[in-house]
Amino acid sequence: MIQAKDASFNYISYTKGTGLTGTLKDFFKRNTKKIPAIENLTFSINPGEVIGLLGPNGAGKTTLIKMLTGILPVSSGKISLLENIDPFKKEVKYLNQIGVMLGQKSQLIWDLPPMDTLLMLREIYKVSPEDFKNRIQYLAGLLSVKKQLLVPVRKLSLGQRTKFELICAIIHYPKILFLDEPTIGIDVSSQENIYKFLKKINTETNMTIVLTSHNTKDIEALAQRVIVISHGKKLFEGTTPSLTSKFASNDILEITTKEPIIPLPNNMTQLSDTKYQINDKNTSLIPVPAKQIISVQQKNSDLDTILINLFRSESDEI
Ligand SMILES: Nc1ncnc2c1ncn2[C@@H]1O[C@H](COP(=O)(O)OP(=O)(O)OP(=O)(O)O)[C@@H](O)[C@H]1O
Repeated sequence: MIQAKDASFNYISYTKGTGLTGTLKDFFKRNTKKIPAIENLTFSINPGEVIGLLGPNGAGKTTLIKMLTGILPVSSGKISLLENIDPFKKEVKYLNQIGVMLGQKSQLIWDLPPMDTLLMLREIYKVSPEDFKNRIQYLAGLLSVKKQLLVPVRKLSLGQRTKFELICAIIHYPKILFLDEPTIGIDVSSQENIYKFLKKINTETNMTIVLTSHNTKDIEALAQRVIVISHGKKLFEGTTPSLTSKFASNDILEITTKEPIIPLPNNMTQLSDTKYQINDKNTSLIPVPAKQIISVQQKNSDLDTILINLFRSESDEI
């Protein structure tokens, strides 16, 4: 359904000479610099899968989404989607089958209500009036934004706008939905609402979902599989539990004490009133008198800690 074979993408940037001589030289011949953003990526995604794309800032996630959606071409290698379609050809039959929500780009028109944008999308995607009506009722109902359908976008909260961006991205019920940072700036209850919504849509329509997020909660709640990239290269591909078991280390101690520890020692993090964490499995490093301790447990690192360590070791190597 989605296949990448040795796919690479290089940005070309221009370096500017200094002074008058530099400017004159640039006028005749500009110096170019190749920035490899994606390097030899190979992976495949099955129909109906929910895939999380993970990576630190600058890893190449947005570039990859842009390549998959046909905004950027491959510099080398191959990307094909659905029935072996090259997304960069931007054929209508392909564009009709994908939905895109890019975190920093809005489809909604600031001074008009979301309904106006949705009506425009109905025309673009040729959704029948009956399907359109049913979908709006259903999707806006699931996301609790029915009452805001006719309110100008500028009067909506960030969470409400994100929910309408999502509805815009799927009003034509695409086969593949690309989401770049879908919960950025969204409160916890709206996040939960969006997770439930996406799970329901994925189950009901078998829509493939490719999502990037720095919020590991998004990944844990939604992704069946993750692809981790760093510096444009693939570090890992597999299920979230397999990522955890491959990279987690039993190096966290959780300590429960009788009373709060004041002042807090440097190597301890407070989790609650009398619960603390030390990022080391060496019990001799616990800086609390034994009579104060109720229990000490060894814990697996969570996904955030695993990713921090993974990305740190990657950048150490470079
Ligand atoms: N238009 C551009 N011109 C030149 N280089 C670019 C351009 N856009 C991105 N890059 C570079 O390509 C690399 C990958 O960037 P990209 O935006 O894909 O990363 P990302 O993983 O989405 O990062 P973030 O999590 O910060 O959004 C970075 O080194 C970035 O500086």
